[in-house]
Amino acid sequence: MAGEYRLLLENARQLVLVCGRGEKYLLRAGMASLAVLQNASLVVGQDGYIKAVGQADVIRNQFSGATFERKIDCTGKCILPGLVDAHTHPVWAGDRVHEFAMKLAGASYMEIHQAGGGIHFTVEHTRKATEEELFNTFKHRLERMRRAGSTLVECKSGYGLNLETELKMLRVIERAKQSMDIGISSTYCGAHSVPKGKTATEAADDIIHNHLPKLKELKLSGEIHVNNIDVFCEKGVFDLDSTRRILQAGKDIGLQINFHGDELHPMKSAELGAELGAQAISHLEEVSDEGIAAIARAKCAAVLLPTTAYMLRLKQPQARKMLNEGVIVALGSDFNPNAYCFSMPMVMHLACVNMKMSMNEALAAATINAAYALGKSDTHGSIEIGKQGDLVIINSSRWEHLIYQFGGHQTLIDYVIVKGKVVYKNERCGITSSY
Ligand SMILES: N=CN[C@@H](CCC(=O)O)C(=O)O
Ligand SMILES: [Zn+2]
Repeated sequence: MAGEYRLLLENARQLVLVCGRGEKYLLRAGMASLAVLQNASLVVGQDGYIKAVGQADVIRNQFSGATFERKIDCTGKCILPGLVDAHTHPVWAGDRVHEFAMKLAGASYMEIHQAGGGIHFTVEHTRKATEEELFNTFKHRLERMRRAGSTLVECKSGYGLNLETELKMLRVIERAKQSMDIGISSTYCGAHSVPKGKTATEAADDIIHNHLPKLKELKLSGEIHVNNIDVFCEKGVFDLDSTRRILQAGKDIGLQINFHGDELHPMKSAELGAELGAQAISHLEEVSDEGIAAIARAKCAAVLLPTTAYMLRLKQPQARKMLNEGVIVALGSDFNPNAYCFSMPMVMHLACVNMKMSMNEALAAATINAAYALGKSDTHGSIEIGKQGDLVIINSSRWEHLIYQFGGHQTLIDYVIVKGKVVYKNERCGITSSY
């Protein structure tokens, strides 16, 4: 085949498709056995989309007359889809390392929150920060996520709470969307906490009558395009009724519902999400049996966050029960000042060890199912013709090393590719080694 293409990846030992029949998500049986090719090659077109994937000799013959902007020899290596991080809070100022010390000494998340720390501490610092400062730290964080293999990331606002700062955060996210080679799904999370001096009902009214109409206006003028709406539905934060009102109002202006629920207390958040047609609910450490059945029926993804349970020493989300009952299980890093982790390979490892998922299940949860949680599994989350050329190449002959080597991704990952463009190349790339 003649023609000009952006990228040829040749002769990988393993090429992990994850799935190959246009599946929008995988359930337990599909997650158990992923589609993997041996000795395979892949072609990405000038438009950044995958044009061919298959056996190395077949691709070689098929594209013998073609030219490529770039070729990478993947002999002895593995190619995986770019990882999808379905839950992050990456725009903020002021770290909380002092609170990490308090938690290690026995303070709980809610004790710190109720004493005015936690989210309130970050809100105070984020309100004071300039847009430029927030953009620069955000950019750096996205680069670190990309180096760990993430090519599509959900990014929340939520450390402003007032309209002015929420918009400042959303502008920062929009700027990264426009200027950086990484996929971003943006989430308005103005109901992340009840601002000081307001009740939950007053805060919900402010969001419904002031924040959401402004977001609608900015969408129409093309200034800010938000994808999802989020609420922290939790005892002492937003109750079920305020959560319902905010999420419904967000849905009415075209946002996908994707919210925090059943984290520290059982709130019937999962039942509410199923009722409202939520695309995804995160956390679910305290979900009820009825809630699990409801989200399975509603095809609402459960975004599980192993770093939260680990960091806060909470009970683990019941991943096995959810999988057995037909829930679409996805994973996210929950990167935020409380859980400072950028790495989806480490998240997958924690999901395997602490939540008893298999490595196949963890990879499906961090690719196709995480893409589904963001409403993007048509274009992301697997290696299939017609999908975006978002890829990770690791220097190992078995893909499972990406999960097995806890914290080893920095050495293992050779290349991260977004739309067929190399966005990260490991310095040690080219030096063959066996680890
Ligand atoms: N639980 C609510 N939100 C975050 C934590 C945010 C923070 O503590 O700053 C979470 O998902 O873990
Ligand atoms: Zn969160």
